[in-house]
Amino acid sequence: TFSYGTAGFRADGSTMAPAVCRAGIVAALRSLKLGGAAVGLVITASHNPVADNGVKIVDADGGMMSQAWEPFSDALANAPTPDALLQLVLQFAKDEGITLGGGHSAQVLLARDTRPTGEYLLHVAVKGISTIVGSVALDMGILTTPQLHWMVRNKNRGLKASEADYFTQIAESFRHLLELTPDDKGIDDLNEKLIVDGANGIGGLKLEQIKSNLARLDILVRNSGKEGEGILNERCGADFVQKEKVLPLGFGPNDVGVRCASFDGDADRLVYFHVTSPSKTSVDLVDGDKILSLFVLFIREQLDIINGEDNKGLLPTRFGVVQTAYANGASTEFLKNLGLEVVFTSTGVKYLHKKALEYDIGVYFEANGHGTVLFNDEFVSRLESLTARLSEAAGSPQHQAASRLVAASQLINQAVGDAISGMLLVEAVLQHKRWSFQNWCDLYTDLPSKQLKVKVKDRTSIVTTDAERKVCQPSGLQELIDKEVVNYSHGRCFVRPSGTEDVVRVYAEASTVEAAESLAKSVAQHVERILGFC
Ligand SMILES: CC(=O)N[C@H]1[C@@H](OP(=O)(O)O)O[C@H](CO)[C@@H](O)[C@@H]1O
Ligand SMILES: [Mg+2]
Repeated sequence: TFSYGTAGFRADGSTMAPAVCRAGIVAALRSLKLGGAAVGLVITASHNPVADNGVKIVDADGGMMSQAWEPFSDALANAPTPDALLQLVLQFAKDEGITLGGGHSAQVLLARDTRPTGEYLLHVAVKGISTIVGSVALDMGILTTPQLHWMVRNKNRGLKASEADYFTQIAESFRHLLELTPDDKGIDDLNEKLIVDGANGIGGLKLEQIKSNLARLDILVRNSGKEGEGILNERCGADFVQKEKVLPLGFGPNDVGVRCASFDGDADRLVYFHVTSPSKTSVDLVDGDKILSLFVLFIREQLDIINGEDNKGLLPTRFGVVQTAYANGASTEFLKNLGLEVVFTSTGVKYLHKKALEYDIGVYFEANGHGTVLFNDEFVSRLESLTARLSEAAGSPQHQAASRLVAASQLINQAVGDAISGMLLVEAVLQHKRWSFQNWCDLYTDLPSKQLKVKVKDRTSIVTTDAERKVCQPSGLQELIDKEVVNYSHGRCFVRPSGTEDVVRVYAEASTVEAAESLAKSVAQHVERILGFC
């Protein structure tokens, strides 16, 4: 049974064809529903093993497909016979007021990552799309997932939308941000050096293509995705580094002291790390929470220059931060101490992104490194006219700060989290602040945490509330969790059913590693007992 879940349909690549074909039908219908606007379809299974594959639909605004269409997508993917499939499509088209065979023609942009089953599955998707009469499928080639999101968004806004345009935009806005670095004295060789773990996926290949156009950065790509260098996501990539907190393959003692970054297989996640000592394989990790905190400090600094600290100046701004329950408690405390509005949503980018859109500037990140900074359209218009007005005083602190925000809004992907553009914003901010990796790492100290997975008979019998931080069903479980938590200093613990695996996830935090482990274990035992271990 296929379920659209948090990240589209995913399974062993050799079993994906029916779901991919049907996702093609959904994508074409979605385009028709939106008056023929371009939508996207990407063949990827992100950080999953190389044998897996998946399919995800990109909505016309460049974001994730509307959640309202997920039940239909599930039903279609699981339709048992061709006739059942046809009936589902006809009924859905009727309910949604979609005219088949008239008016608009559907437009679907397709892309895939580097997986061996990708090419075949892309053809299957095209077949699905072409069942909807008059639809047009445009194969954009092998791309990172965020590149496709960016293209869909730009195309529907009448903006340049090719891959070359994407590269030009990020390289130019990056250069522009660097030119706006205060007292620009250049940087030393060590700080120019950056080693990127490309997870043997598409992100490394794209970075190789663009790196010579990136000013003041000396980038070395490892696990680059080139033939023979290694297997996709195997002991490398952002998911591996964040979860295991050890060096990815290809990194070692010679890298001590150098700033390193890691992408996942389709380059929509980013984490940073440092090799701590020549004799250890453990790393100092900078996860999504700390990337978010760095961006927040930078944006806040620019807003304070423009508005003064009371936010009553030239550009009053609603600035908000969105996290999930997995955000390290130390990061949330750090952000709240800055006086920021921090809100929580359920796990999954589709929830975070939607919430972040409610602000003039909304920053969201999952701890695993997926996130971005969203600048609201109306705010960007205000910002651009302010920058134009201030240009009479070009070079003034306010003009420079406004120009930095304009450049940041052009650099960081507005459609979805993007490892390449996110990494360039990190690099620009570190140079702006003249910060080393260590300065960044020292922003706050992560509370020790532990995650466990519990296999139970039916994970859906857990129902949560309060952005998944409290259990409301089965009754009594939350009380048991609360009773455990009070025994631990800085204790925090929650459980939720995973949206991508058949497990219940347990997350615990406490003031020591041992305490976090013990809290997670006790709560996992309650979950097993109440839900039935399987
Ligand atoms: C704890 C964790 O990392 N959960 C991940 C994981 O979701 P689960 O619903 O927890 O399985 O996959 C999602 C899709 O990639 C990602 O958005 C999310 O952050
Ligand atoms: Mg990914």
